[in-house]
Amino acid sequence: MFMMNVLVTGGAGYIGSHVVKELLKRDYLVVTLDNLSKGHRDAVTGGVFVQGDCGDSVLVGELVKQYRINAVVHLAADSLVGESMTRPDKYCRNNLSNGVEFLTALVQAGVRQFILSSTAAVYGEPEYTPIDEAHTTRPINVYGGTKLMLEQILNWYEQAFGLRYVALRYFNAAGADPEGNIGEDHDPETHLIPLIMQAALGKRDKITIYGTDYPTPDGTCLRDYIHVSDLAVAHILALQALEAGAASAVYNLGNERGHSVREVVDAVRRVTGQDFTVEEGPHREGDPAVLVASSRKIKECLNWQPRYGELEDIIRTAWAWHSSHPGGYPKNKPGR
Ligand SMILES: NC(=O)c1ccc[n+]([C@@H]2O[C@H](COP(=O)([O-])OP(=O)(O)OC[C@H]3O[C@@H](n4cnc5c(N)ncnc54)[C@H](O)[C@@H]3O)[C@@H](O)[C@H]2O)c1
Ligand SMILES: O=c1ccn([C@@H]2O[C@H](COP(=O)(O)OP(=O)(O)O[C@H]3O[C@H](CO)[C@@H](O)[C@H](O)[C@H]3O)[C@@H](O)[C@H]2O)c(=O)[nH]1
Repeated sequence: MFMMNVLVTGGAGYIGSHVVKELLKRDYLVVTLDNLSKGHRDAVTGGVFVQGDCGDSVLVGELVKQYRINAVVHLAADSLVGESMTRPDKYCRNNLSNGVEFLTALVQAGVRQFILSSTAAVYGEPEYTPIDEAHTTRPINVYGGTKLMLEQILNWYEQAFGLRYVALRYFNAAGADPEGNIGEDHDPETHLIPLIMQAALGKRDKITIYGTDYPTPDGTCLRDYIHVSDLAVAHILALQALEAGAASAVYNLGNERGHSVREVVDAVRRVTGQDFTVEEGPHREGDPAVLVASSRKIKECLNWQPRYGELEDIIRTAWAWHSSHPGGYPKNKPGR
């Protein structure tokens, strides 16, 4: 079978490193392009690694030519909801300006197959739950706004240049590769599960719940946690669909169940057997109360089936990574 050569931006990041690993398992030729602003060289387990920016159109054009790239997975982005509300400039520049430069360089170099890491944050406050892809998109944070705009730009690029795409709207990625060699390591860490892991490891003195008066059963936000390896497999299915000539599409990716912040805290206590201090704090700006996916469309169209449907199983893999790598990856060294 003809195998695609795939350029993965952000492949040294949390989700990207899991996508790269799944691609390598299936013998794709993989070129990772990451500026290491957040990622880790040691998270890239094989293929070609290039340290650079996806907004560098000359570099992108050269890579497409040199490695005969025919498909792209674009994960490179800034992606923190809270930060996006205070630094809209940063999010517009990296997610939008760099994203458009990147797309333009790709179509000029002849690439016509594209997968975008999009997000549940494109929906805003849900009008109904679970959220399907037909739900209105009214983002309430800058981050979600930039991803939605990029989706819309893809639509225009399809009409003008014939670029076929799949936008994968992930809900909350969590967990780590079950083999235990890659996992989540952000600095600073802002995500709920790794922060609780740090508290369980005694690396932080407490965890703060952002808001306890949301209109949810226990007053804390509900999120739909999806295992990062299940997410990674969805990218393979999307690539295969594009390869087979499928039309552009948008898919949600979640486990179709909402877990409150308190439930996540309790589940980590059960899985790790560790206790830690939990305090209650104010809302974090830009946080919707509830985000729960319907993933029916991707199950039906691409035959995607999650392996890790239970929150505790997801947390178990996260704990295996964090407890075996309490300092995360080795620090990036210049010139590597
Ligand atoms: N983590 C989640 O729960 C979640 C949910 C929905 C969507 N997403 C999306 O998935 C993608 C990956 O998220 P993640 O959690 O792995 O984040 P991450 O920060 O771990 O990974 C992003 C990677 O992109 C790199 N990068 C950033 N800007 C770049 C640029 N201009 N050029 C080259 N490399 C650049 C960073 O160095 C990093 O390695 C993002 O697009 C994010 O918006 C994540
Ligand atoms: O110290 C903390 C950190 C988080 N939370 C809450 O925990 C939930 C999950 O937060 P977090 O892990 O930061 O993820 P989200 O802000 O939901 O965002 C993630 O999930 C979104 C999709 O749902 C993606 O778009 C984002 O990129 C990704 O970071 C939210 O309700 C937060 O308010 C706390 O209560 N205390």
